[in-house]
Amino acid sequence: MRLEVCNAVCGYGTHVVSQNVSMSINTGQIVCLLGPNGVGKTTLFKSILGFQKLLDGTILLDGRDMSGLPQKYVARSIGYVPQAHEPPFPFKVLDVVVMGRTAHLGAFASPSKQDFSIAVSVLEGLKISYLKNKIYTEISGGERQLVLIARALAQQPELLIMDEPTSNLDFGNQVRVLAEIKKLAQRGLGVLMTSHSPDHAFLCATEVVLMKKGGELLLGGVDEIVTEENLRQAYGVDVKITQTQNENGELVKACVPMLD
Ligand SMILES: Nc1ncnc2c1ncn2[C@@H]1O[C@H](COP(=O)(O)OP(=O)(O)OP(=O)(O)O)[C@@H](O)[C@H]1O
Repeated sequence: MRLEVCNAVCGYGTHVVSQNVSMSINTGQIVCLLGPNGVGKTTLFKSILGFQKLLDGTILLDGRDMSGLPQKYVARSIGYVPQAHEPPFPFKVLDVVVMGRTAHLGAFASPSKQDFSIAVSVLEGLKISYLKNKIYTEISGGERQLVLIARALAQQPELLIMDEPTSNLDFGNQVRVLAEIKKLAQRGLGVLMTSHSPDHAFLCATEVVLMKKGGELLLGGVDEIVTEENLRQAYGVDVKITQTQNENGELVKACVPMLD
C-alpha cells in the first residue's frame, strides 16, 4: 500500500500552515516527521486523515484520491495514534483496545471472541497485559499512550500514523515502543510518525521529513537529512552527531546538544 501526499496545502480557513507538501509512505517504511513546535506536523496528519479539509492538493491511497474512497476501507487500511487524551467515559482498557476492531465489524455486530483475542495478543506484544482490566481514565498518561498504540495495532492496518507516540513515555517504554514499531515495519506495516527527538529517526526510521519554519520541507534518508547543519537550522541549537556500535557491530548515530 502506498499513501501519497501531492502538493498539499494544509491549514485552517484562510490560515495556511504548510504548502507544497509532497511525500509518500509505503508499507514496510518508517517515515519520521521532524520539525519545531507549531510548524504544522499535526495539521498535516489531520489533513491526511481527512479530519481537516485540504486547502489544495490531494492525498492518494494506492493511486486513488482518498477523499472518494469508502470510509470503512480507509478505516481498515490506516490506523491513527493520536497524542494521549482523556476520554469522557471510564472504559476498561481491554474494551478501548477492542474498539480498534470496529472497522472490521459488520453493521450492528458486536466484537467476537477473535476480536478480543487479537486485542489480548496486542496487549501482550506491548507488554502491558497488566493494564487489561484497569479503567482507562485511571491509568497514567504514558500507560494511556501505550493503550492507544495497542488500539491502533488491534485494527491491523497496513499503514499507521502516529502523532508523537513516545511523548509521554519513560525512557524504557520509549525504547520498547520504537523497537515494536521497527518490528512491525519489518513485518510489512508502513509507519508515519512524528517525534521531537531526532535520535528516534536514527533508531528506527527508513526516511525522514524535516519541516522547517517558513514551509521548507527536507525529505530523504536519515543520514542525509538528520545532519548537524539541518538540525541547527530547523531548531536553532548546536548539535553534534556522534556514533557508536550496537550488539551486531552496526553503527548507531545519536545527537548530543551543545549547551553554551
Ligand atoms: N484548530 C486550529 N485552528 C487554527 N489554527 C490552528 C489550529 N490548530 C493548530 N493551529 C495552528 O497551526 C499551526 C501548526 O500547528 P500544529 O499543531 O500542526 O503544529 P505541530 O508542528 O504539530 O506542533 P507541536 O510540535 O507543538 O505539536 C500553529 O500555528 C497553530 O497555532
